[in-house]
Amino acid sequence: MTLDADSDGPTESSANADPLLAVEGLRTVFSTDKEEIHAVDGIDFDVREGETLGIVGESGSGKSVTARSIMGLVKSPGRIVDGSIRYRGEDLVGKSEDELRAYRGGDIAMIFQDPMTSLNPVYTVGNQIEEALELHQGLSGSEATDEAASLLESVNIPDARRRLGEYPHEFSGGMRQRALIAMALACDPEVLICDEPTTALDVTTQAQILELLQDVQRERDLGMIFITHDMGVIAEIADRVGVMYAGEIIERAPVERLFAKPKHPYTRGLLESIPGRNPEAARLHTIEGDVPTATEPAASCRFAPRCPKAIDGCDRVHPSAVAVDDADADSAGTDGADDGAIDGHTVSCLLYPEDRSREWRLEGHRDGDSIDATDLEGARTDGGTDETTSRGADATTSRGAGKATGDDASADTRDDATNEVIDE
Ligand SMILES: Nc1ncnc2c1ncn2[C@@H]1O[C@H](COP(=O)(O)OP(=O)(O)OP(=O)(O)O)[C@@H](O)[C@H]1O
Ligand code: NI
Repeated sequence: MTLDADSDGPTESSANADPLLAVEGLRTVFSTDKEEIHAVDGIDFDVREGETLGIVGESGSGKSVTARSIMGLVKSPGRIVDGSIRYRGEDLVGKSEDELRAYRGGDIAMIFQDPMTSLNPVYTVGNQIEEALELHQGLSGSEATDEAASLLESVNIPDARRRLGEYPHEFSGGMRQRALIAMALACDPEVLICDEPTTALDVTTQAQILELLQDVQRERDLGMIFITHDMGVIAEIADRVGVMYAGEIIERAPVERLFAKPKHPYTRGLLESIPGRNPEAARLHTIEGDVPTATEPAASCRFAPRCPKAIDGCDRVHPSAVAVDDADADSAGTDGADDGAIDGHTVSCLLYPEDRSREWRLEGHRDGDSIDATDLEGARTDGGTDETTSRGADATTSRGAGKATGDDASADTRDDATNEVIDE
């Protein structure tokens, strides 16, 4: 659902062709006696070879359920109720457990926050890597052992051959996470999903593991989904970012763009909570309150109760995604190859498009699916522009504006970004 005429136009025309993984309209629900929890509530994204999609959001926003849905690991009382998850064009939703097992760990591998949940304490690390090699690459005997040792070396575990004979508890936390990465690589995956893989580690080890994952990804041209609650980690590792809130992706953009020009009040709040990023704030800024558990279909903005910018209407209209690729003078003409909504910047918030009247926006978002460019023309307001809007979040030209993504912000400009506020 994008508030522009081309929202579901073809992406085939873009230079790097079909995505490895394409998630569309995914909904995953947990049904209990009392209620239905809409853990993942209609999300879209895709991942291409060699790129990292970062998914960021607070606890409870639906990040892990998203990952488990892709892996086919959602168990009763949870189930996928809508949408598709296409791997190289093949929809995984609705496949049998046997069929899914072939993808899981093979084409699509996952690394969890706590390596002990994935490593079996009663087998040696070597046994476990060799088993994966046998299962997914048909290696056995000394061939498997050699390959296991070389995998451990490739994740920078010294004295690899000896350490193959050790048990997981003999490894430190960082070493275990490295072993787990080696195990994932033993499956020779094309997509690697990392769910908070560094959260449990100290800062130095965390940096090393992030670097390792980046190296591994580049070497193998993996499509990576990296899940974290930490915007600092996102800045390190992501190419594109989806910001999740209460089951929805409320903003997405290339990473430089997101840091330079965050649009959603929630994204701005997350960025302000990065220590040292906002020198004027003496204390660490956090957003008051928690992510609500979504127990009803979305009929309003789920962030509204915590939103410093909420307007009349946020409590009764559910926002659609609006394309906000400003055609800024300072960024125009950079990267012409990748047009198309998927590379663009979209935000699901009733404050956008900024150059429309509030009435128009409420109306437009209410039935966002059917809005087209001609409707937009008639509804343009005259006096409503200010500093921020004059750059032109223009929903009518969102496709062409795809060229403005990506390179428009250097690391130096990042620090100013959150000082920019929406002037209502
Ligand atoms: N097995 C389950 N049964 C019922 N509800 C669940 C289950 N698993 C997840 N949920 C609900 O789904 C929502 C999303 O949870 P999820 O674990 O995806 O959040 P998250 O973004 O990964 O959070 P965290 O950062 O804490 O890992 C939450 O409201 C959670 O309570
Ligand atoms: Ni999680």
